Formats: sequence, C-alpha cells, structure tokens
Amino acid sequence: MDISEWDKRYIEAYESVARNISCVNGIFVAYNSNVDAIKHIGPGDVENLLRKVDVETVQQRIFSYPRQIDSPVDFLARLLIAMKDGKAAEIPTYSTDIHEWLTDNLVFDEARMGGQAGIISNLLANMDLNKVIAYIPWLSPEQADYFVSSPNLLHPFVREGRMELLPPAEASNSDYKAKVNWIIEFNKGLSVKYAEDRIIVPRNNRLIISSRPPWIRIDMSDEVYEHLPEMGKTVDGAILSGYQMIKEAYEDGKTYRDYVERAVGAIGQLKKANPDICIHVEFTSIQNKFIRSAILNDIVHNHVHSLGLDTVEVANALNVLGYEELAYSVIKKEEDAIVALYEGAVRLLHELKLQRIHVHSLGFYICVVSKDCPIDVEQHLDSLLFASTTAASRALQGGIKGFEDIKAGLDVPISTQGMDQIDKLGAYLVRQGKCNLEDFEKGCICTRNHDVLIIPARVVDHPVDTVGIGDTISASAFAAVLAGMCSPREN
Ligand SMILES: Nc1ncnc2c1ncn2[C@@H]1O[C@H](COP(=O)(O)OP(=O)(O)O)[C@@H](O)[C@H]1O
Ligand SMILES: O=P(O)(O)OC[C@H]1O[C@](O)(CO)[C@@H](O)[C@@H]1O
Ligand SMILES: [Mg+2]
Repeated sequence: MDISEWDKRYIEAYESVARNISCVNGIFVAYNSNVDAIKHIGPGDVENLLRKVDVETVQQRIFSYPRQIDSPVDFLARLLIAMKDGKAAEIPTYSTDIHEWLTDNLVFDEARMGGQAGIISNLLANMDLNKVIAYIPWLSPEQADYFVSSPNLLHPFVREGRMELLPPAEASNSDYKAKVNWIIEFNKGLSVKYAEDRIIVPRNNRLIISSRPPWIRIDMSDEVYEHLPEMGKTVDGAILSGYQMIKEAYEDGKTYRDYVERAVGAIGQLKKANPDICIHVEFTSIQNKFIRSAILNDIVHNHVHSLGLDTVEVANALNVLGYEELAYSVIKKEEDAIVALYEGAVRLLHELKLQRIHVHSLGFYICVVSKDCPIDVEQHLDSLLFASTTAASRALQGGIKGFEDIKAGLDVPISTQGMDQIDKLGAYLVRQGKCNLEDFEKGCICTRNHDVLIIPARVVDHPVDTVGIGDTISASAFAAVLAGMCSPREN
C-alpha cells in the first residue's frame, strides 16, 4: 500500500478500536511508577556541566561504559554516549548524590508521571477504559498526585484485612517517599563540543537516570497478593513492568530469586480465577545483564503472553539469550538491520513461548504473532495502527487527556523512512518465500510458524518529549488487542 492507502487503513483502524474499546472489562497494571524530573537539554547546557568536572576523566569513563551512575563523571559519560548515538537508555543510580548535583547544576523543566505502570495507568484511564486497577508497591501521597483523578482508575487498599479499590489519592501510604527519576531529553541536531570532539545529535531521544532507593522492592503486600485472583477475575488483561529494579542481592540476605519467584507467583494468582487473562510485560533498558536474563528466562518465558520493547531492547534481549551476532546486526546502522530485527523478534517469540512480541522502532512497528494468538491478523493490524495514532498524538501534544485526543494523531505524517525500511524487509521476506508482495504490502504476513504484522508509523517531527512514547505504543496496542478479542471482527 502507498501512503494514502495506509492513511485510509489508519482511519478504519481508529474507528474500529473506538467502537470496540468499551467491551474491555478492565486491565490490571503494576509495579513501577515514579516522578519524572524532565530536563530538555539546550545549546551550551552540556558544555556548562563539563566545565564542572575533569573532561579527560569523562573521556576515559566513556570507554569504560559505566552501567550505574555514581558520580557526575559517570552521568556525563553516559549522556554523551546516548547523545552521540541518539539512543534511548536507562541507567540506575543508588545514591541521592547525582539527584542533588543535577538539582544544583541543571534544574529540571517539568515534573510528570513516570514509570511504565504509572504512565500506562493514566493512559488507559484517559482512554475511558471501563476499569484500570493500578498497583504501586510504594504509593506515596506525592506519587498518588500524579495519577489522573478518574472514577475508572483505582488502587487496592487493605483495611482490617479487607481489600477495597480506591482512587490512588485515598490509597496512598504516607510512610513512603516519592521516587524521582531524571529524564534528560535531547533533540535531533543539537551540537555539543567536548574536548576536541563535537557531537551532533542524530535523533530526538532521552537518557533516564533511574533512582533506586534501598527501600525499592518489586513485590506486593501479602494482602494484595492474596486478593489478586479476585482482581484478576474482573479484568481481561494485565500489564506488568518494573522488573528491571530487581537486584541480585539484598541487605537482608534475600536475592533476586525471591523476587522472581514472587513475580511469577503473582502472575499465577492473576490467572487463578481467570485462566484466559492476557499478560503483557513492558520491557526496558536493563544494564544488569544477569537480571535482564533472569527476567526473560524466569518471568517472561512460559508465563507471559505479550512483550513490548524497542529496537535496542530487542538487541539487548538477544544478547543475553545467546544470539550475540544477531544482536549486533540489530543495532548496527546497516541496510539489513530491519531484517535482523525481524529475525530476532521471531527468535524471542519462540524462545520465550510468547503469543505476541510487539517491537516499536522510530518509523515502523513489527509484531510477530504465534499461530494460537486469539485475535485475527486484520484486528491485530488495527491495534498497531491505533497504537501509532495514539503515540503520535502523545508526541504532538505531550499527553492524552481523553479518547478524543487520540484522533489528532491521524494528522501526523506517516514516516517515509519507515516505509523505506519496511520495503527492505518486504524484499527479504519475498526472497525467502515467506510471502508474496501483495500480502506484504497489506502489512499482514502469515507464515507456517507465526504471523507477522508490519506497519509504517506516524512520526512527529518535533515531539514535545519522547519519554513514555514506547509505553504508550505498547499499552494502547495491547488494550486494542483485548478489544479485538472481545468483539470479533464484522466481515
Ligand atoms: N517523534 C516521534 N513520533 C512518534 N513516535 C516516536 C517519536 N519518537 C519516538 N517514537 C516512538 O517511541 C518509541 C520509544 O520507545 P521507548 O524507547 O521504549 O520509550 P519509553 O520506554 O520511554 O516509552 C520509539 O521506538 C518510537 O517508536
Ligand atoms: O526503572 P524505573 O526507575 O521504574 O524507571 C522507568 C522509566 O521508564 C519510563 O517509564 C519510560 O518508559 C520513565 O517514565 C521512567 O523514568
Ligand atoms: Mg520503553
């Protein structure tokens, strides 16, 4: 299809999902939410920060590639790496030092809801979903303020052994403090001079400094855990995220195993009274390869139906699953990168026994689907098109306040670079005899072992910011898939 045909198909998809979304009973969302302190880096900002440290040391630190932020030098090294490649990354910090240094030296522009579970809960509530049950283990009063106040957004609250679902503001616990992450947004074209080098940022993206205070646990209170079957019965799906914060070892002698087992147990609890519940995990950039591997092999594998992630995260997942060569081909900026991305997604689908793996990339989405996924490919394509419209609207306006806001995304141009990338994959699939060109051009390819949905995405030239767009893509697609499952396509 050419761009005008895709435009028509986008409008059909939006209208179909708008008709069906009300049949979704509800979605359970857990674990991570935080406050995002967002700073849009401008000309001279990085140079000013570099003047406060020894640039030589930053240069050395770039080569050692710090996987956590312990000092301003670590921060500047990873910021320069991210800006040079225009790549998204999330780096943990275990002390408040960098937060204080950034507060003194950078000052943020805006504080907003952050964390996959936080962003996704607000998005789904604003999409007028019948019910969103959000569970944040560390819900402080300050954090609760960042949730939309809407009758369809509720949070479990246990009082004298009985569980109630209350607005987040009434379910918060004043013993908890807010967890604040720094989001450094940088725009395409920004130039940064350091030492003898000069960086020109190749695309809009962001670096996340994820604060990991010692009290963080990806876990549930026993009472909420006991009531999961009851909550699972009232929803069609669950979106889980935040596992990246699981540590290998804890001061009290517990290890990652305890929290992985608890995470798997929680999924089992959700399925107990609702075996048909659909479980989605939103992935993210995970610096600790051991934890990344444990999440994929021990939580996602065999327990989860749906996985959402971006291109770099596909490469990172392949890397720890033993596909180093393929991982490298995914991220090197070469002609066949999209082919490697497709082949990598296929391996992840089969290796992790998923029903669907939805990869979002700038300009296109690829969703590899197992043959037993209970939604037809046309409706699945609708969900991806709807997700791109929703993401475009968020990138354009900075957020989605109501379902009608999503429609603005239909006016955002479809990426021509995305179309060009997709054509390369099409040529490969036809050469491999996986499909004919006609099927490929419609975006739905049915092969013997799996189906593939590929769409060109709408891309906003100057997005308000980029943090959370991936969460928006995955969650709106997943909600639309659930809508498709409960309202079979009219022929
Ligand atoms: N300007 C833009 N317009 C539309 N979509 C965008 C734009 N910038 C990024 N995106 C989409 O958002 C995705 C970002 O995903 P990800 O890195 O997972 O973000 P996050 O985890 O912060 O939500 C990209 O892969 C791309 O599909
Ligand atoms: O790993 P953490 O600290 O929960 O942070 C998740 C980060 O990812 C995002 O949810 C974007 O996906 C940010 O809003 C947030 O800062
Ligand atoms: Mg993401």
